[in-house]
Amino acid sequence: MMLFEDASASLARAMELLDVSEDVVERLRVPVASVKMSLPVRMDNGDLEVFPAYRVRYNTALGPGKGGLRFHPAVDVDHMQTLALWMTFKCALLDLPFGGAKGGVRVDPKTLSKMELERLSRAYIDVFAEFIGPHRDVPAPDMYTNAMIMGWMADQYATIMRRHSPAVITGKPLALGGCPHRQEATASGAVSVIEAYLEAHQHVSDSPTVAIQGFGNAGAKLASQLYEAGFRVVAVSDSKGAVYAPEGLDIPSLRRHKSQDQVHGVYDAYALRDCPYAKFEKITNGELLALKVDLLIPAALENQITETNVDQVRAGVIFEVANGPVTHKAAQKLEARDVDVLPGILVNAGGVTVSYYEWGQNLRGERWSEKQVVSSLKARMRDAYRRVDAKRQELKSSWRLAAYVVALQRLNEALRAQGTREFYESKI
Ligand SMILES: NC(=O)C1=CN([C@@H]2O[C@H](COP(=O)(O)OP(=O)(O)OC[C@H]3O[C@@H](n4cnc5c(N)ncnc54)[C@H](O)[C@@H]3O)[C@@H](O)[C@H]2O)C=CC1
Ligand SMILES: O=C(O)CCC(=O)C(=O)O
Repeated sequence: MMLFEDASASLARAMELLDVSEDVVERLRVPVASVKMSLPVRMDNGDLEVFPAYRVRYNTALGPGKGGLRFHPAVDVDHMQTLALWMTFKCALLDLPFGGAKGGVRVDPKTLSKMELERLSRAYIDVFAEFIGPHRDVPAPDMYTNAMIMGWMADQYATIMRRHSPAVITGKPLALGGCPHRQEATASGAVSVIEAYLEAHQHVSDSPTVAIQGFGNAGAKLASQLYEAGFRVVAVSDSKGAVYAPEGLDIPSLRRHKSQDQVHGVYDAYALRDCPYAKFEKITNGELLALKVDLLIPAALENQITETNVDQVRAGVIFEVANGPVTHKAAQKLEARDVDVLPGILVNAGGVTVSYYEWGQNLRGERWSEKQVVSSLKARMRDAYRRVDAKRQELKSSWRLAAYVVALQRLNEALRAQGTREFYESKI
């Protein structure tokens, strides 16, 4: 099943429950804009390569498009429009003044030199400069992109548009108008949700065991934060495989090893399984997903827990830090087994929330302290958690459905305020 079809299945159920008008259903069925461009990039050996590049704006009733940029070989229009749909619901759920968007380039960034990566990043802005903008569509980092890339892109935008315009993109380096704590924000936001959940579900043990798939910006920082908070992180993974230690992994050593990727500007060259400082058993990513742990946290790619492997999952609760790691059907099966699946549009919303703070600071010429960012983020994540939890109890529904319904209520109000069939057909 295509990713978009799967995401639409979760949304359709929320639409039925809220009884939204036909107009709203129609407007949320498709993206408002979906653009594919070709990026010609001169490679170091003199060859010219042309990469397909995308930006999809799903809906902008609540504000400019907002969402990350991904450099990955699986990037295509289906992925981009699904990720843009999730961004629309995430921003609505967190009550941010943004619509949803997503973009990316179909490329394997692991094969590029640093100079090729910079030329590719600047080429993206060359072709999309007129499509994005601080009040139109505001990109940010996602998989295999980072602050350095956002910095190159902001610089390229300023050059093309001939004006300083840092609010065009978030997740920038601090020196270029980035926001303190943006790099940690996705992990911190997830920790707020995990803490809130565990406060209410005290049957989970005092030192819960955790398995995390993905050890990048989201997964590695989350592993560190949970490790420091006393959780027993027993398994983590990257694209090359997983490492497992039932007594708990030495996360600081694994971070030290993996951070060489950032120092050298390469992706996944320093595989976790090659870490010389920590003790572990090597397992596969598939085996990690089947571990008997209290908390399972997929923080890499979509479509990781599907109908094919869902019956092997033995975790007590799943927190989606990746976008869409559990398919609609797999989530239904888990819920039938009383395994809660906390949805990505809630759990991973810390990243876009701090992007919102960055955008606001750039527009107003302000600079927040890290303390201010951390406390505002925590309050907003807790508030979203409470609203989803209340809706879940009211509807006696899954977490995912409740989150979609809360977000849809806000989108529905905005779309209706733009005009409804009932208004035009009403008689005086
Ligand atoms: N960076 C952010 O602010 C946000 C990221 N997300 C989502 O979190 C997920 C991860 O993103 P980032 O951490 O930013 O990316 P990243 O590029 O920093 O790291 C990605 C990680 O996933 C691992 N990985 C790649 N393919 C894998 C596979 N097949 N199996 C296991 N691991 C694999 C990589 O080795 C790497 O450790 C994505 O789904 C992204 O959309 C969601 C919200 C915000
Ligand atoms: O920070 C942002 O604007 C978007 C982050 C993102 O791509 C996501 O939440 O999936």
